[in-house]
Amino acid sequence: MNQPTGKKTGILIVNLGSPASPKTADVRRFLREFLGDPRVVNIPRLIWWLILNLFILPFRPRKSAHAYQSIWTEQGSPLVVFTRDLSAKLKARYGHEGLFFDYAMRYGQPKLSDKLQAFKQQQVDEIIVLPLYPQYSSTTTASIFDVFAAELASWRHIPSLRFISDYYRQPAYINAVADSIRLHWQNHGQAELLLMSFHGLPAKLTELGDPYFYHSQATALAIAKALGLADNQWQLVFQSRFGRAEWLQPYCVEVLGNLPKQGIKHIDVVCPGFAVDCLETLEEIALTNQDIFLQAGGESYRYIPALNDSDIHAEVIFQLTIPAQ
Ligand SMILES: C=CC1=C(C)c2cc3[nH]c(cc4nc(cc5[nH]c(cc1n2)c(C)c5CCC(=O)O)C(CCC(=O)O)=C4C)c(C)c3C=C
Ligand SMILES: [Fe+2]
Ligand SMILES: [Fe+2]
Repeated sequence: MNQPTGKKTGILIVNLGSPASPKTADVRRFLREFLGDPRVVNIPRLIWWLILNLFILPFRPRKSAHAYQSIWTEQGSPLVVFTRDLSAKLKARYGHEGLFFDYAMRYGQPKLSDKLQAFKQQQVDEIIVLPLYPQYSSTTTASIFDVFAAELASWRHIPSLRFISDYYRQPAYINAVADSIRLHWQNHGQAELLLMSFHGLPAKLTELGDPYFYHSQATALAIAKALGLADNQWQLVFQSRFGRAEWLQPYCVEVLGNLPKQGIKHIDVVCPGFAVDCLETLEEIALTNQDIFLQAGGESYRYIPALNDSDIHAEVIFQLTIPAQ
């Protein structure tokens, strides 16, 4: 393993972030920051500013706050708590006087810039940033890069840097997800179909060069292959459509509504694009979409959790970020 050499490395895992609380005012503050990011919604600023302030921020926060309330825990938002606990596990297992682990959020708290400042105080020689998005997207990964670069722009002494832009091809990640699915099958049995659901994106981003669609396809194929699944035993879908534009297809909710008509009534659902469980998996996939499937005539629907703060996830991340000697 990595022995102390006098060199200091700081490893920062970064996730999307959550509102400070599931109250409407905090959700509004969060959505303003998130949806105001030009990486997330890339249309002319003035037009978007009007749409956001007139049609979205007066209404959406109340609806989203209800959704957040249904998954909020005593410790806070699942996304933040799992990310924090994963970081604590990395620190406990792999940290030493030359290797620091910490976590930050792109929106909300804790801030990426504060954590980079802390590494500066510790006089690290190298900073490794791992966005917790296995598949690269301009809307997520690049947005983290923007904040990372903006913070460093004011530093006099830039240390060595590594920004990990994706990890969907890494065998450690693919095998960890495949193992978690196999374990679920050992405990609960294997359903007729494994649905692999990824967060969606506006479809036009693919034409503009965002590789997320291909990264998602490659991930689903690799997991299906690792599990030895035949083509009719799994399907890839995209969830969480936002707004009226065309998003990546097939849409999760449409597929869920059609499967029972095609005679498929028992499904397992996994979300390999989410490193930790969050609103989009715990509320949308595990609650809302389960209802859609059962209402359409489905009989059993099981959500397979994300890797979260498991030992295996910490090991995957350590392998991805292991610093050069
Ligand atoms: C234009 C809108 C959005 C794009 C593009 C988008 C891409 C995208 N998002 C994730 C991961 C997450 N998104 C989450 C919540 C969330 N996403 C959007 C909109 C877009 N996402 C909204 C408005 C929200 C907030 C909730 C709501 O009002 O519906 C989350 C969960 C955060 C949490 O606190 O739990 C995650 C994670 C990815 C990976 C992605 C592109 C690949
Ligand atoms: Fe999202
Ligand atoms: Fe959603």
